[in-house]
Parts: sequence; C-alpha cells; structure tokens
Amino acid sequence: MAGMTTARRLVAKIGSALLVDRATGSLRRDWLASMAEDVARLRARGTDVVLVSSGSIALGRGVLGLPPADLPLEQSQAAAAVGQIRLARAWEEHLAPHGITTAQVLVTLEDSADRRRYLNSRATLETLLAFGTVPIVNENDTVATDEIRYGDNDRLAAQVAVTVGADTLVLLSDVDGFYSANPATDPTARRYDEIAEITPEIEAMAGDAGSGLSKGGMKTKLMAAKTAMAAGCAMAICEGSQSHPLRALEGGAPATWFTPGLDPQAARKRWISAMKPRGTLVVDDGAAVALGQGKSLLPAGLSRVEGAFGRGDPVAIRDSAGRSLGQGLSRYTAAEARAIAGRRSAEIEEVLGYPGRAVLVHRDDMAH
Ligand SMILES: Nc1ncnc2c1ncn2[C@@H]1O[C@H](COP(=O)(O)OP(=O)(O)O)[C@@H](O)[C@H]1O
Ligand SMILES: N[C@@H](CCC(=O)OP(=O)(O)O)C(=O)O
Repeated sequence: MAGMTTARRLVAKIGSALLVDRATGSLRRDWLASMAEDVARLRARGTDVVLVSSGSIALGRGVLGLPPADLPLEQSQAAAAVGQIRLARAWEEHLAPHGITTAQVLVTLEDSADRRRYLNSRATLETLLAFGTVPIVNENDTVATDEIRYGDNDRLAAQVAVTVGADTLVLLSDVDGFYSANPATDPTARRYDEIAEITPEIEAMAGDAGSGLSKGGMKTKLMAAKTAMAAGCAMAICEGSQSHPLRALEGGAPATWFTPGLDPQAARKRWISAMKPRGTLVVDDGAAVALGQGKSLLPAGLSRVEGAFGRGDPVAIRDSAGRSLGQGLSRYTAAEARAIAGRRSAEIEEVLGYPGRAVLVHRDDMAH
C-alpha cells in the first residue's frame, strides 16, 4: 500500500466535522485523544508529521452563539479568531502527554505565491520538524480576505505537503474515499481504491461538500491530489471520524489512494531542471568534483557569477571549461554570490555584514 508504513514525512488534514460536534459545536475530545495517539505512534518510528487542522470557524461559531449557516466574512473571521486559539490549545493539550511539542503556523495563499515568503515558511517548517515538533497549520482566516485566501484546507494541505517535501498526504474526511458520484445522494456510487491519473472523467465525478461545517467537497480534494501528485507525494482520502483514523488507514481501512509516478526528490529535481536559469555559477575544479559526488556547492568553490538573480532563483552551474554540471536554486542573490565567491564559510559574515548560509546551492535543490 502506498504511503503509511513507509511514510518519512506525512501531512494529515483534519476536516472541521471530525474535530467539532455539529450538534453542540464543542470539541470531540475522545476523537482528538485517539488521533494524538496515532500521531505519537508515527513520531515514535521517526515519521515527521504536520497537521493541517480545520475547525477554527466551527469552534468559534459555537462560542459566539452564531448559527450553523453561512456567515458574512467579518463574522467568520471573528469566529476564526475565537476558535483558532481553542483549536491550537486542544492539539497542544492532547499531544503534550505524549511528549510532543506543537507549533502553530497560520498561513495565507500569499505565503506560497510570494517567493520570499514561500522560502521563509519552508525554512521555518523545516526547522520545526528538525526540532521534532508537530506543526499545526491552518489558514490565517482572521486576516485572509477573499482574494488572498485558499478558503479550503484541502488545497492548503497539499501546498504544505509540497512545501515540506512530504511523501504522504492524508485527507481525513467524512467519506471513505473518492466515489464515481456523490455517495450522499447517489446509492450506485462506487469507491475507487487507487487513482494514478486525474482524467477529465474523474474530475466530472467530483461534487460539492455535503455537510454544513465543511468547505471543500471533492473538487478541492482533487485539486489537492493534482498538486500533491505533481510533487511526487501520494495522497489518501479516508474516513476519519472513527477513533484512531491513521492506524486504521495503515491497517488497510477503505480509502482512495492517489499514487504519483515518481517520488518527491525526483519530482523536485525534474521541476528544478525545467526552469529557465536566471544566471550562471562558474565553479572551480574541486567544486566540480564535489558536485559530481552529489555534494552541495559552497561559496569557496565559486569562481565567477553571471546574470542577475534573487534568492531561490534557478541558476545554471558550469565548470571552468564551460561544461554544464547541472542546475540548482541559489540561496544567495547574484550580488551576494559575487561578494562571497571563493570565500570560506567562516568568512561569509565578515564579507556580507550579516551571518549568511554555509551553502550556496544545496544538493536537495540541484538537478544534474
Ligand atoms: N465523487 C465523490 N466522492 C465522494 N464524496 C463526494 C463526491 N462528490 C461529492 N462528495 C461529497 O464530499 C463530501 C466530503 O467533502 P467535505 O464535506 O468538504 O469534507 P471535509 O470536511 O473533510 O473537507 C462527502 O461527504 C460527499 O458528500
Ligand atoms: N480554515 C477554516 C477551515 C476551512 C476548511 O477547509 O474546512 P473543512 O472543509 O472542514 O476542512 C477553519 O479552520 O475553520
């Protein structure tokens, strides 16, 4: 089975309906406790876990006494502000007994569209995972107006999965997979076990959400699947409302798995090599050998910089004879790279006037 048992880095998206009881508007604490146990189990075997948790509006709505109908934007933003603080505390309270530190990350669409902010949130999430924490991500609904919001956490979760290079994305929903039609209204609908390609026929089968608390339905889940698969990340849609949903999925519970043809590293390298380079880094013979062995490029091995590029931009890498050594994403601007060319890592701060990064092009950001 794709995913679960082999997952190195897993993103799980939790829909509002799982966390919040629709009738009472209160948290489903027993469910939360069982989910926390599943997360602890994954962490214990070394899997990095990121949770994309919906529920701020559903929780806040109950506290403010707002009706379970569509709310005007200001009211849903107020509900999100009231609910988010409770949502984060609930995760923290249930994961802490397992020795797990949680971290709250609130993002908007702009954080992935703007390159500088994207790189920054990527670095932060990476650091949080390196510390062994479990980031709890949600959209920053309180400030996100319509033009800058995802509006659903399915696509947000896929973007998070791509950002952190996850190999597995699980959308815990109120339905146990993707069906040939909406199973809530069509009794003849059949569930798919696996989808390897999202064809127009598959897209035509996706309907809107059935429950009052939710946003996405299957349309946004298919968009999420496309994003994830293009980045080499497998995605599952499964029923999450029973206890221990991740353990159940691992045990072969019904689900639809969207299986990509390649792994996240291969997908990333393909993506990097498809970009048009904005400059060239010419490296010395020692660096050329190091790159051939799969190492990162350090400023010390850089002899010349051509072009104008920013942080995170694609650059061609060539040896002194002009031969192509590949392409990668530069962690420095062209001006910075010129300033630190040939310098040892320890000298970077003195040259730039601020502490830089040791690596100019990281091996994970390089395609040969
Ligand atoms: N082809 C389909 N397969 C499965 N569910 C579908 C399909 N089309 C529409 N749906 C509806 O989508 C719902 C799941 O989406 P949603 O309510 O947004 O869940 P979540 O809160 O997990 O995001 C299902 O309960 C079902 O009513
Ligand atoms: N960011 C919103 C959730 C939006 C959303 O996608 O909800 P859902 O369809 O229940 O996953 C919130 O926390 O209320």
